[in-house]
Amino acid sequence: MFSTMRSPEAAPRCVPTFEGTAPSHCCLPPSPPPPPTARMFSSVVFTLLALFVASRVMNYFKYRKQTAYLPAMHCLVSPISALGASLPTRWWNPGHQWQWKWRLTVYRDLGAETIAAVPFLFGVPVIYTSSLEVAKQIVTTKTTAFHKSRDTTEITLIWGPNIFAANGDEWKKHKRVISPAFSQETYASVWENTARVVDEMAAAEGWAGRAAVDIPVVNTLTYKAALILISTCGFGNALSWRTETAPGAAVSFADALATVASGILVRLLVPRWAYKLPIKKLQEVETAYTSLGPFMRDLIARRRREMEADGAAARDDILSLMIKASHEEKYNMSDAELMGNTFLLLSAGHDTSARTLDAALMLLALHPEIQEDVHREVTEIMPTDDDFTFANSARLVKTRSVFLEASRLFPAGFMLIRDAAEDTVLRGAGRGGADVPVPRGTRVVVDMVGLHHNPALYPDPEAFVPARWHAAHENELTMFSFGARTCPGRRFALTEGTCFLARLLRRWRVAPLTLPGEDVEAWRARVYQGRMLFNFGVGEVPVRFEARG
Ligand code: HEM
Repeated sequence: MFSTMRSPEAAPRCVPTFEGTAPSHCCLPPSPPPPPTARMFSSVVFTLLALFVASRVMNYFKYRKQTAYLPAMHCLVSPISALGASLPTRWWNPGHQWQWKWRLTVYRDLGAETIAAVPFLFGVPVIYTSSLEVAKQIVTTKTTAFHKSRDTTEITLIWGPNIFAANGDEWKKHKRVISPAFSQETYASVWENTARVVDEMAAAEGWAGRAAVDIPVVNTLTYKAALILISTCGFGNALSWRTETAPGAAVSFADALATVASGILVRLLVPRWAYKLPIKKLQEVETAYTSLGPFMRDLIARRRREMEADGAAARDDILSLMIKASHEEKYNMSDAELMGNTFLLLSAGHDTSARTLDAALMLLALHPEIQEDVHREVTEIMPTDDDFTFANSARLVKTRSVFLEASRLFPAGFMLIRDAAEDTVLRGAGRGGADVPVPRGTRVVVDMVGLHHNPALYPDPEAFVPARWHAAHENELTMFSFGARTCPGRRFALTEGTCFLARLLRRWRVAPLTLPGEDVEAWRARVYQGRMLFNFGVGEVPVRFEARG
């Protein structure tokens, strides 16, 4: 009845040694060696790992040579890769915020205006420059040495080919079609409509008769104003301050565009199937992307019908010019190009201006003395509504300079990315002014944040000094890029920005909207933060508008 067998629990335990064999005193027989398949598996893994490490080391030296041994930021992942951009900015990973976070240190510490980012693990090396001379060589259209490659313009190509992504003859075609829309008549219309929109905004938001208005996120106002203006003056499609929603659409045009712009990184990184998951942010991005296409198609179709029906063919806004070109042989624009340019110009034409206005309002809130100066200028040059004219606007030098200085500190177009299309040379980009050979295929970037904080170009670069721009010639407005590929919307944005500030500041004083117990310095530390999305700018800016007596 009683078993003489010992239960397994009573058996002496074997403690495996570091090598994995049984100790010598163990009563059990030594464990058998791992089966051949397991041994094979571990040696395959080890060999692969060794090969990977060797390939990375070889790549590293190849990349150093490719970037001409320029002073380098060594990193695990290239900042211009989906992975690198999605990881936070740390000493081991520049991420997509390094241009802002390290704007005052990286070039200084490396002792050069042109540097390289050399990744160990993933991605390709990148040459960055904060030198104006080198930047001009990179973006010039005089040679074909540098071009925009598809992978860096992909995010703008979702709806079709466009001027921003194009190179060579294709770019010239887009430019020829679009350029006539940027005329004095357009700028006059931008001026009148901006003044109207500021007045409409104050009325619709119920500011009349109030001593102060708190705006927790001023960006909501600037985005809306800028979208109305590009839609009205650029596309001949008048939008009202009370947002229009197309019948059956899930979101408004403005919301769809804003979500598309802010969700671009998400869209690049997240696979298509994931949008079916119950994740709010992904669903918002998906809704915005699916709504924007029909919005734009509807805009184009309506204009086509109007142009066929009556004399609207005489209109020369961007959309009408592109539709006219779609019927011509010489500079024919396909339906895909029409959609691509519509998206590009709507986005580039409003997000950039809005982000610059956010920065301008934040900086004015921090600098009451400059604000008073601007107010004086506006009231002297434009004492009444009748004087508030486009013709008089050229004299608002101080007001325009505030917009320009905000754009210098927060340049909306923060990277000009090009690839070397052939073996070439960057003159004077190396140590001691040496030429830097750039092999075909090398990626080079004009770091617009670094360039606009370069103390050799802008002494005391962190200081807000609008007077830097008082006497500036149009060619010196570096925040809009340089040469033939300068931003075509430059004067559009300047007219809009100057008018918006002048119209608002003559009635209202802008001040920081602080949290309970927060002083202006703490407000500055909280709010003065660069944020890179589709474009670059400040994050959310909370302000108070105080009525002037
Ligand atoms: C403060 C406002 C703005 C800033 C700072 C700005 C800046 C820039 C920069 C730096 C570029 C060159 C990008 C590159 O080469 O990679 C650019 C290109 C462009 N911008 Fe602007 N922009 C502004 C407003 C506007 C507006 C209002 C419009 C349209 C109405 C516009 C339309 C464009 C277009 C179509 C391009 C592509 C031009 C080409 O590739 O030839 N921008 N902008």
